[in-house]
Amino acid sequence: MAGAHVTKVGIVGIGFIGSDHLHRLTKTIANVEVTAVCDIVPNKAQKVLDEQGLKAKDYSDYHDLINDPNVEVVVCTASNEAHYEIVMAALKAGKFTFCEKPLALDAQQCMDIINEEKKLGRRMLQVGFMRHYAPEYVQMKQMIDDGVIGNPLMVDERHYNQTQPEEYDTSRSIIETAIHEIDLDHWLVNDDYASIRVFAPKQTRHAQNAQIKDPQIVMMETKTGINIVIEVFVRCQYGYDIKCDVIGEEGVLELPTVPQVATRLNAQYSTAILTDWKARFESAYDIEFRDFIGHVSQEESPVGPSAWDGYIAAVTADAALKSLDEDGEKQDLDFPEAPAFYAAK
Ligand SMILES: NC(=O)C1=CN([C@@H]2O[C@H](COP(=O)(O)OP(=O)(O)OC[C@H]3O[C@@H](n4cnc5c(N)ncnc54)[C@H](O)[C@@H]3O)[C@@H](O)[C@H]2O)C=CC1
Ligand SMILES: O=C1[C@@H](O)[C@H](O)[C@@H](O)[C@H](O)[C@H]1O
Repeated sequence: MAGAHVTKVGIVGIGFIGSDHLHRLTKTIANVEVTAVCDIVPNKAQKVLDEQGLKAKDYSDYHDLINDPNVEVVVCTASNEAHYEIVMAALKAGKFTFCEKPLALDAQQCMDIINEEKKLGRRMLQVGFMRHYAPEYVQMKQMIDDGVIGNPLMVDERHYNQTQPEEYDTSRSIIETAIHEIDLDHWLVNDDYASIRVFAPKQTRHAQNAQIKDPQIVMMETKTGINIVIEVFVRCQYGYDIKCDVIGEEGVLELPTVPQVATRLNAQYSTAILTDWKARFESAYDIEFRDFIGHVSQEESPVGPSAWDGYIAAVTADAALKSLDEDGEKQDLDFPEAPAFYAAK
């Protein structure tokens, strides 16, 4: 009997998550070979290969990686501003592509990507909105769908990072951080957004310059009137903290955190708080890649978050940034039906 097909993957952008996905794809996900890597910073990718004890072709230009016949699938984990050009090139080359969120910098770029993907006649792209795979969110959604708490009325969320560097500016809190909730919430409560407003309350002294707005409060209302509030605070200092309560007519669903051993010591009872997304969503990333590779290795279209999901999130994020610019002015939102090309199968 012939062995399972080994899928040949090339990864573009070997920074924090690129290194993490490199490790995942070579050590955790079965039947994958990472045949090539690329980072725009000289020697960065090779250093990570050496640290992880791996061998792969190390390209300095992502075009060469994409055009390598030994790369069947392109994984884009480069910085946000490079996603558009890398994804467009990968699709033009007709390769299955996984792109970390956000799909691109704005809705127009996402629409260009959609048009490029449509030329291929079927879905070839998945976006890294991994929370759809997190067992705790999947369970919450199932309970909402089953009517366990009655109709959802409000969603109360927190997205806190311990710290971010100075270049992590105001817009990144929306397009890189809040984008997770923006993408997730309409799926969770089965409703489209009708409006969004974002404002900056009292600011942290830990922001590296006065232009940075941190924290921010994002408020969304859905077509049926569900109110969603997301506190986005990317320099909270104390840890990585994700909260999601869905308040319904009959009860509340509360997102669990990753269990940590509790310590009773010196008249104190304490549990640790995680400090980054790697450990907090580790199982979600693993399940996400098993699903993505499982499909594309069979030459099937991926079924996870699509370019259309990336587009809906980008339209909402564009409006969020406009609101922030206009001191929290409400921005109305209206979305077209998903094209048949992206309809859930
Ligand atoms: N799904 C999730 O939870 C997470 C998603 N991300 C996303 O992953 C992406 C990368 O984030 P990080 O790893 O934190 O950033 P990073 O800055 O650590 O890594 C990005 C890497 O891309 C490289 N790069 C930039 N332009 C390039 C180009 N044209 N060609 C080749 N390499 C290029 C940079 O040199 C850098 O090494 C971002 O889009 C971010 O939003 C990041 C962390 C978690
Ligand atoms: O996607 C991620 C990062 O890019 C982003 O910078 C963080 O704020 C998020 O918590 C993390 O999940």
